[in-house]
Amino acid sequence: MLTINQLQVSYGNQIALNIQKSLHFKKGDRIGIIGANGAGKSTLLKACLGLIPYSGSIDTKIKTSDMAIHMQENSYTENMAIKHVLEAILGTKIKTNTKLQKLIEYFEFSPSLNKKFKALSGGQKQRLTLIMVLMQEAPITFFDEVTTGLDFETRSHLMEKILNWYQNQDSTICLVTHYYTELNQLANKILILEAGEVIDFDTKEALFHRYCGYCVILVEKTAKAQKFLSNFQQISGPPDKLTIQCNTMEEEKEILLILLSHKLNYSRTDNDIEIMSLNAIEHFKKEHTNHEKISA
Ligand SMILES: Nc1ncnc2c1ncn2[C@@H]1O[C@H](COP(=O)(O)OP(=O)(O)OP(=O)(O)O)[C@@H](O)[C@H]1O
Repeated sequence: MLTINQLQVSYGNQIALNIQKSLHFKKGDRIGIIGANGAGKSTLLKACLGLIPYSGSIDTKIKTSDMAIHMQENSYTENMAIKHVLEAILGTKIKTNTKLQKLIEYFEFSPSLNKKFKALSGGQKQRLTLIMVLMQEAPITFFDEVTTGLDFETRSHLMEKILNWYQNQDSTICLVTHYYTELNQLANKILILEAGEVIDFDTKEALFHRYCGYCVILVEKTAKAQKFLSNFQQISGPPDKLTIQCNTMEEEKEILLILLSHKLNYSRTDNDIEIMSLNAIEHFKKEHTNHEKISA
């Protein structure tokens, strides 16, 4: 439904995005877009929406005016009651629009309708924009850090609402977030960006398998653990843990036997996106350095 090729975006002399690979977003994909501050995530979204000039191509049959976006910051007129803002922007009346009524009810937004924008909490402001975004029923919707700055409970509640809303729909979603729990909840594919380049793009499972193997075991970093696990492959992970990559179930069993017999506490994961992306970026940097050495 959307294919990106050789995409480059510059701001003045700075290249903010340089995508050499071909990226294909399919109908129904739930794509999590991750990367450090300044990696180019918002720039990619803006290019897809035709909001900034770029070179290369973004091929899609969807008109940019039919795409939906929910940005982190959205400002509306401060002095009108929210119900009038909603009606004016959507060009409809709440009283007569059952779809809008359903969304207001779904997001428990009725108590906010008579308030002015400046009187809304962060979570209420995001729900207001969500209602308008979901009214669009767009074939592709971009969410750009919509939960940043909200407390944990509000964030989880909002994500759960988004997740449930889209559960039986085949529209495509691109979610930019710094919260790994949200990616676990919503994304089936992950696009990792770093300094404007694509580190990788694939399903969560394929990426984990590529950079972390069959599973990962995390053990408290003690001299005892280091001694017994020194023969196994260590990868990047939390600074206070030994992060061991198991490449097969047999290897996992072997490690578990050691951990159990020496009473070492551990946890196991086969889907941790943070550990996966950390190792994906390291792998990419190593390949780059090797490539530069060979070319020199
Ligand atoms: N309008 C602009 N003018 C000049 N430089 C810009 C502009 N917008 C973004 N940049 C630069 O382009 C790079 C990518 O920015 P972008 O906002 O896409 O990153 P991001 O991954 O979304 O970051 P964050 O997680 O902080 O939101 C950054 O170095 C940023 O400073």
